[in-house]
Amino acid sequence: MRIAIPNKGRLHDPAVDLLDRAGIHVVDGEDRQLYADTVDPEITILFARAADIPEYIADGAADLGITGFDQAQEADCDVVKPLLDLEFGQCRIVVAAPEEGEITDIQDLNGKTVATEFPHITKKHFAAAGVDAEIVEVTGATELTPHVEMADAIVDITSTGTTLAVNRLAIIDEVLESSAHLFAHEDVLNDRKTSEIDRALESVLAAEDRRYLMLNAPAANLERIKEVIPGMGGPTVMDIADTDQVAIHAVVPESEVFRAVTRLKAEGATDILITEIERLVE
Ligand SMILES: Nc1ncnc2c1ncn2[C@@H]1O[C@H](COP(=O)(O)OP(=O)(O)OP(=O)(O)O)[C@@H](O)[C@H]1O
Ligand SMILES: O=P(O)(O)OC[C@H]1O[C@H](OP(=O)(O)OP(=O)(O)O)[C@H](O)[C@@H]1O
Ligand SMILES: [Mg+2]
Repeated sequence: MRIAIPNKGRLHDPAVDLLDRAGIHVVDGEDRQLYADTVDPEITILFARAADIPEYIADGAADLGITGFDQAQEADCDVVKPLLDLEFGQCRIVVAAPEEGEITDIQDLNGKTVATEFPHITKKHFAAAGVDAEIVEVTGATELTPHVEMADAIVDITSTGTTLAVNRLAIIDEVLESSAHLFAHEDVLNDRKTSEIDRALESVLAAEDRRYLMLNAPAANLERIKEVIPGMGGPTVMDIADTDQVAIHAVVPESEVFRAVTRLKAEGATDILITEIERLVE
């Protein structure tokens, strides 16, 4: 099975890191290579441009791929299906025009020019809004175009908003929200290997925002402690020999750890240990 991942850019490092944490380690990983084997003899990694990955999957050059949801929307290949939101590469595609200019609404762009790296998404969005604008395709530095009279507005990616602000551009409309996803060709959707990979990546994401909590506490307080840490289907409770104490283990959401520890201390808990979880297969 071949998985295409971005060869460079914003999504490269997090994609490699995610596969690694899922146990799909790349072997012989040298810079600037086009493909690599993994520790699993059934899985090969292809390195391609983020924008080309949907096409690689559609053509059958890759079975699975990791790229931005925006790239899949732009490529618009019917046979490429999103399987899993990977929770990195979060950004928005927006329409932006010069601050303090006359264009403050998408309707103002009738008969005007819009520059973008996403012509397909842009065409669709403007058609849905009933606005007839000329679309100029560029391959980068889109934010420059309104300042050199190439375009009246742009459709581009924003995340922190810094690039738009630096180029004195204001958002006038939202087009779509994106994040990196795992995609699959529809022919491999029900393959055993697709499910294995999907589950492995999902287990990393599930573990990311949970913590493993271990503690000792008076057995008499167990019921109240269970209310603090319900765990996943209840905490594991073990008697500690020759004492009135129990050892308790549970998986808790990371966001609740701080509050839980305070309440556990109040219930007489001692030796509280909090550890990260590598993977969590539910
Ligand atoms: N500022 C950002 N914040 C979050 N995600 C982003 C951002 N910019 C791009 N992305 C995501 O990463 C994908 C690839 O963009 P990126 O700029 O990394 O690659 P590229 O333009 O193909 O490569 P390069 O610019 O190196 O030629 C985008 O389609 C989008 O999903
Ligand atoms: O809202 P911000 O946090 O400023 O991010 C937005 C910028 O990030 C991306 O560019 P990137 O840095 O990937 O450079 P590129 O133009 O070379 O792709 C995108 O094309 C925007 O220009
Ligand atoms: Mg880019």
